[in-house]
Amino acid sequence: MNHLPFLDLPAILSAGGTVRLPGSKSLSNRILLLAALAEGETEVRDLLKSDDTDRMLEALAQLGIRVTPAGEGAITVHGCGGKIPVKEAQLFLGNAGTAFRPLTAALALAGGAYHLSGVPRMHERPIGDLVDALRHLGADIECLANEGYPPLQIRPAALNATAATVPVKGNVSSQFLTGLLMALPLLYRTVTVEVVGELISKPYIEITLATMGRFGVDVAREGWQKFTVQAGSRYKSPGVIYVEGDASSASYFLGLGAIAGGPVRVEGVGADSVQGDIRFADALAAMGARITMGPNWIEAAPPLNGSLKGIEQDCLAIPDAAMTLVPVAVFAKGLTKLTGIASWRVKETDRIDAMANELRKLGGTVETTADTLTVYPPANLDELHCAEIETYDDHRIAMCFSLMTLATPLRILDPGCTAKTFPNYFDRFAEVTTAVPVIAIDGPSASGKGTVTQRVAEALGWHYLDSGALYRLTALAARKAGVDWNNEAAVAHIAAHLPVHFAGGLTFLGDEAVDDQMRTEEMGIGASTVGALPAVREALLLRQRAFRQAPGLVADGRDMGSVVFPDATTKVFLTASAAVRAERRYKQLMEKGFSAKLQNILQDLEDRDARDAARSVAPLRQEADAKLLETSHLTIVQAVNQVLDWSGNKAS
Ligand SMILES: Nc1ncnc2c1ncn2[C@@H]1O[C@H](COP(=O)(O)OP(=O)(O)OP(=O)(O)O)[C@@H](O)[C@H]1O
Ligand SMILES: Nc1ccn([C@@H]2O[C@H](COP(=O)(O)O)[C@@H](O)[C@H]2O)c(=O)n1
Repeated sequence: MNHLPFLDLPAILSAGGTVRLPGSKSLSNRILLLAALAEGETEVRDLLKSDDTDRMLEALAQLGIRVTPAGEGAITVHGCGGKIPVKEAQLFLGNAGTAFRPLTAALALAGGAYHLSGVPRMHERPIGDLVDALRHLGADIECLANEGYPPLQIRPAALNATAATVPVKGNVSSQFLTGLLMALPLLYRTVTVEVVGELISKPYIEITLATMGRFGVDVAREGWQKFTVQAGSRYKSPGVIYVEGDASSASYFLGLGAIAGGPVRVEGVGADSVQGDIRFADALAAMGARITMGPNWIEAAPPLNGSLKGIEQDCLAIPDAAMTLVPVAVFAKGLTKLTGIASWRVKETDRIDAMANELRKLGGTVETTADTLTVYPPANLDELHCAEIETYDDHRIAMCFSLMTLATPLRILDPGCTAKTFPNYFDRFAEVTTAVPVIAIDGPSASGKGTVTQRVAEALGWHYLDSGALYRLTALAARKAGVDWNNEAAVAHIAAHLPVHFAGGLTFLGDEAVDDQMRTEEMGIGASTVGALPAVREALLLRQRAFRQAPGLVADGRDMGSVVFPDATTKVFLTASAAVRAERRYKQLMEKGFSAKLQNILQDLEDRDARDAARSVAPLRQEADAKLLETSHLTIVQAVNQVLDWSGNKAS
């Protein structure tokens, strides 16, 4: 999964079931750092295994903190009692804000020389407010490229022994306050942090204070303005500590439960959670979703009557989970306006722009300002269409857009980006969703696939895909453009940009109805020539998958069951003897008023089938999981009934 360039998600019909959540990223990285700074050994259970926790673990290892396996996925962190063993290190922290900010604070007070860097996006994410606060305490920190941004060089410094208070701004990221608070016990004296101006994402500070409390440090606070760490505060191992499930990751499944039938239950977070993002469930409830909660689980289902309704939601307290309201809002009645989301602009990517751009690609209507995003749901979900979703190396964009499959199939680019917090996300997603069913009918030329496929689709009231038409259209468009059928790059470009649409039973290339032109035997040969080119097949893949719309799809071609819809619910290999097929094609051409010679048709069919079967990509063959339908002695009706029977679906 991690290295796939894309993942095509089918449209889904519904969602329901239970998901066990991975550990919380916020808790995992806080616990790892505090366990490292504590006296004694801490056994950490249910730790999140992800890119961001890997960055933290790698950094701790470089700093001389021993971490050993403790069985069943648990680890033991051998704490250093506040004395970081390694005094000089170069740390690469990827795009992990929950590692970068707290480590900056802890290392700035640790008396060593540390170089901290990340991926290019991390170097665009501000850290100036934290650096200023640490400098106020006497830390020596240099911003190596741009003032206020990573990479950073920390040098040993005589810390200001008298500063009793330290100001920090909290309106860009609450991680600055978190980092500062977690580092202050390293000073061994009383220091009060004074928050200047507004503090965003307050629930994350609750997580910080609760986690520090588990490690024996109680922070005295006056509202959200002043936080005092007393002299003598020292981190002590709690012995064993469990990481709660990730409440932000829960949002995708709860959102799914609210829009797609449900109920969907998440296990690992619930009413007893310390994570503020469980309040996402309140936003869903405000939209009309039915939410139920136990101490360690939450369940979501759509309203009993009617649909979700749009809301205006202040997202300051749930910045990460709030992103999931964007796809949910598409399925509500009335607009949804998200406010208080300025912080989205300095996250893994500019999330306001990213969410808006990608939703627009699907046909959605979105308005944005500096700190708001408004979703206008379509009057009809059919207005939404398949597209490629850019994920900007941002796990949450990838996960959010999976919910849009309730309206349309889509392609997620770089799906491995979910590894930041939820490495197996798409597997869990598939487990709780029911994809739109597909009947795949493959076979050689003139076997009757198209006829049978069309009739099965009509009988079921499902969509129909004649994939051969796309190859024929590509060959025709190349011919019209004067491009040689063997020029792979040029033909693939044509295939990727085919201006095709279907209307009134006709096929249009641009403005021209081209049914007769593309149905000639010459274009059959052209189709099989361009169809042997891997880049052309790749270019037509998503276009074919886009046909997979509710309530179902019947698709005919050569590789429907093997490549395009490998998860098809029914796979049929439909054939007939070459002589019978040539006879059928001959009659078909005669009925349309074309002239043809039976012998030539037989020869063309055999040549075409041989070429289709011999090609290296998606060759024509009966796959092991496809049922053979030999129609030489069957009527069309018999063939149709057999397919319906195999599919287990009744004609509507
Ligand atoms: N079982 C059958 N008995 C008699 N005629 C049939 C049968 N199935 C299909 N036909 C006829 O055979 C002709 C060819 O069928 P069709 O165009 O559906 O084949 P195809 O496999 O889709 O061909 P191609 O691969 O070239 O698109 C049509 O005129 C159709 O009516
Ligand atoms: N899935 C498919 C469908 C078709 N082709 C190629 O196109 C040719 C024309 O197809 P018809 O079904 O319209 O006859 C066919 O001979 C194949 O070469 C394909 O490769 N994959």
